[in-house]
Parts: sequence; structure tokens; C-alpha cells
Amino acid sequence: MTEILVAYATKTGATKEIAEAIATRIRSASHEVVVLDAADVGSVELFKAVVLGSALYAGRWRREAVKLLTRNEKLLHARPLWLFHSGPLGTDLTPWRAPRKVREIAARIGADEPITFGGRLTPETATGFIARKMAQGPMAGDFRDWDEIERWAYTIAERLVAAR
Ligand SMILES: Cc1cc2nc3c(=O)[nH]c(=O)nc-3n(C[C@H](O)[C@H](O)[C@H](O)COP(=O)(O)O)c2cc1C
Repeated sequence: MTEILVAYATKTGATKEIAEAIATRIRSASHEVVVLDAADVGSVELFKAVVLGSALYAGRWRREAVKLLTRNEKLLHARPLWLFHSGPLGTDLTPWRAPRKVREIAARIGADEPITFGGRLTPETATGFIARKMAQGPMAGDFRDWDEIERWAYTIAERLVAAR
């Protein structure tokens, strides 16, 4: 059990890139880190800590991220867990509360509620009629704050060092 898992659930790739940035930061603190699509994670048994992030769509987490949590709730009790979601676009980047189910699981596990990172929606990445419409208006753009993401990942790396 030497590795840290950074798992993500994405539709158009923005959350995957956040997961990769988090992994790079944690890795630079000499931790072994694996980045995986949440859909490809059966069990977290082999990992000593887990970071999990989902894109937000209509206020919901993507199903594969919720499934990872529900399937692994018992194992996650015994491991540090950090949660994030990516979503807000445009001028209002107010943090979103996670869906109730995710909050309830986080509370039972003893993890903090997910931190919110801005999202990305561009004409190039938008898929589907609604998304393409949204991508032509004020919501279009990349609102991910890489410094903020890096700072958060840094606090995780520090805590993992302390827990060694
Ligand atoms: C149809 C649609 C619904 C969305 N709903 C939300 C939402 O409820 N809350 C939010 O913060 N962001 C919402 N977003 C923004 C996405 O979460 C954002 O673009 C995110 O970064 C996409 O991540 P992904 O590329 O990993 O799929 C929505 C985007 C689309 C296209």
C-alpha cells in the first residue's frame, strides 16, 4: 500500500486535467501517485490515500464517481480521502455544495466536503445541444485556477508527508 490514488469523473476532460495537475504536485513531494478514471477503479484497497473529483452537471456528480464512493465506503473509512468537484463557469464562481448523497458519504467517512474548482466549457470541448449553446455565451471559457488547484494539492502532499 504505497500509492496514492487520484481518481476523476469527467465528460469533456476538464476534471481529468485537474486530477493530473493534483497528481503532479503530490508526486513532486515523493509520493507514488496513480491517476485513474473513476470508472476503472474497482476497489481502493491497494491505495493508502485517495483523492476523488467529479465534474458537476446539473448539480450532480457523475455516476462513476458516486459509485466509487459507495462501493468503497468501508475501505475509505480507513484511508485519508480528499474530494473536489469542477464546475462553475463565467462570472459567478461561487462554490457549489456537493449533492446530498456525496455529502452524506463524506460525513460518514469523516472527509471534508468537496472543494469547488472552476470549470471549463469551450466550443471545442462542448458536446450536445445545450452545452454548445452555453459555450457561445458568457459561460464560455476556462475558469480553472491552476494556482488554487496547486495550493490545495500542496496541502494534501504535506499531510501525506506528516502521516508517513
Ligand atoms: C449541460 C451542463 C450542465 C452543467 N451544470 C453545472 C452545474 O450544475 N454546476 C456547475 O458548477 N457546473 C456545471 N456545468 C459546468 C461543467 O461542470 C464544467 O464545464 C466542467 O468543468 C466540465 O468538466 P469535464 O470537462 O470534466 O466534464 C455544466 C455544464 C454543462 C454543459
